[in-house]
Amino acid sequence: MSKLKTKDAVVRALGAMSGTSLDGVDAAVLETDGHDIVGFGPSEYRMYSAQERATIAAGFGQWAGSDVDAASSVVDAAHAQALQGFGAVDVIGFHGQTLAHAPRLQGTLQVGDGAALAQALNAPVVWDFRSADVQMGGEGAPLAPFFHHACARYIKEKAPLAFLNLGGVGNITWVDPRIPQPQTDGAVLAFDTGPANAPINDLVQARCGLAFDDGGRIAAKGTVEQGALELFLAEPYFTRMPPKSLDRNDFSEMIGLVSELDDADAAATLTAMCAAGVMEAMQHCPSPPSRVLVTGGGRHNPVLMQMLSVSLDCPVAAVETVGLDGDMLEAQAFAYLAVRVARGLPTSCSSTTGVRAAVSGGTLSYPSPAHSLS
Ligand SMILES: Nc1ncnc2c1ncn2[C@@H]1O[C@H](COP(=O)(O)OP(=O)(O)OP(=O)(O)O)[C@@H](O)[C@H]1O
Ligand SMILES: CC(=O)N[C@H]1[C@@H]2OC[C@@H](O2)[C@@H](O)[C@@H]1O[C@H](C)C(=O)O
Repeated sequence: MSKLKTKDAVVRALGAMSGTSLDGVDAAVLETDGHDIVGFGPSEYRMYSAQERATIAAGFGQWAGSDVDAASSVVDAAHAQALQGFGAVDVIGFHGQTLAHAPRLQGTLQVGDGAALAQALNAPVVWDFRSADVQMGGEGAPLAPFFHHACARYIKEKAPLAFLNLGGVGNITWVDPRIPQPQTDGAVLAFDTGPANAPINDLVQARCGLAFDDGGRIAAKGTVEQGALELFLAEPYFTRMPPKSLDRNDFSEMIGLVSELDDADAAATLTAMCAAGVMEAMQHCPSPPSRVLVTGGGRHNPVLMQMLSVSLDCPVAAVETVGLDGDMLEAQAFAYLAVRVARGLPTSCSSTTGVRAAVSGGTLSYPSPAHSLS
């Protein structure tokens, strides 16, 4: 039996994530038995070119057709390149790129062909992580929570805490590390908090030609417009009970709420909206977390971090304070989930996605003909 299929054997897994911000591909190695994190390996970031980014972005919000096919080809080629330099790995977790996400309507679409990637890299690839969850009534997102639970155990946390990912969209995982299995009642609660960096990026792109508000410098000069913030918080999404998830552009109209403001006030207000979504999320946590550990690009924005520190009732810090890598946590998560899928272990449960029963979501593709595993 291959090492991958041998229960409890520690394997070398490579995970890859292409997030909603469309900046590029994050890739990272994780050593795990599918339960515990044993060690972290090397990582790489492969940026998308402006042309690649435009091709993928043209597919946003679409479910099929030539734009989707073109986006998929770009995603495949970029991943084949990003993942080739890691040496032998036992399995690859390939998230792909989300183009559209409407779990209760059409479903969820992550482009990228895992079977082709398995062939190109001569390694087993787990992909299409979200569809099975959606088919069983779940949101299909967020999926990092089981990994967050493993992280909490890895850092030997003793009390409930929260991981907050601030990418294009924000998502939070409340974790009780004293409960050993993440699918056990009371171990984990997770959901998307609201828009995070995506509206800020869209604003500064449209107004200043910038990819993002580096260091929160534009927002730092502005004043939050309370009326716009209140209108934003009136969105029913925030009072809806979790589990719940968002598509990148679900709140895209919020830019309209700041359209009359100057650049600095508009950026400050959108940044405050991200923080306010997180504050609203706290009411849904089963108990107050002892601290909030922030991952994703938003932790690099000191204005946002300061707003969070002021509005939350517990310490807020980047995951680096506990020795984790906030730029690679999602890639590591999909390495971890790939091993769980290969071993038939669940990757989501009712308290992370609302799925009817815990599910092991993902397709495992092997290179053909016969491949050799370590
Ligand atoms: N130095 C910085 N200052 C301000 N914002 C930053 C900085 N660095 C990154 N960001 C923000 O973080 C974003 C990238 O975050 P991240 O890589 O976590 O997103 P993602 O993984 O694509 O998204 P998601 O988790 O939603 O899929 C950038 O687009 C930018 O808005
Ligand atoms: C549908 C989809 O791709 N969702 C992403 C997105 O980006 C952040 C947030 O929205 C989260 O729900 C999810 O990604 C992370 C990695 C997750 O599944 O945990």
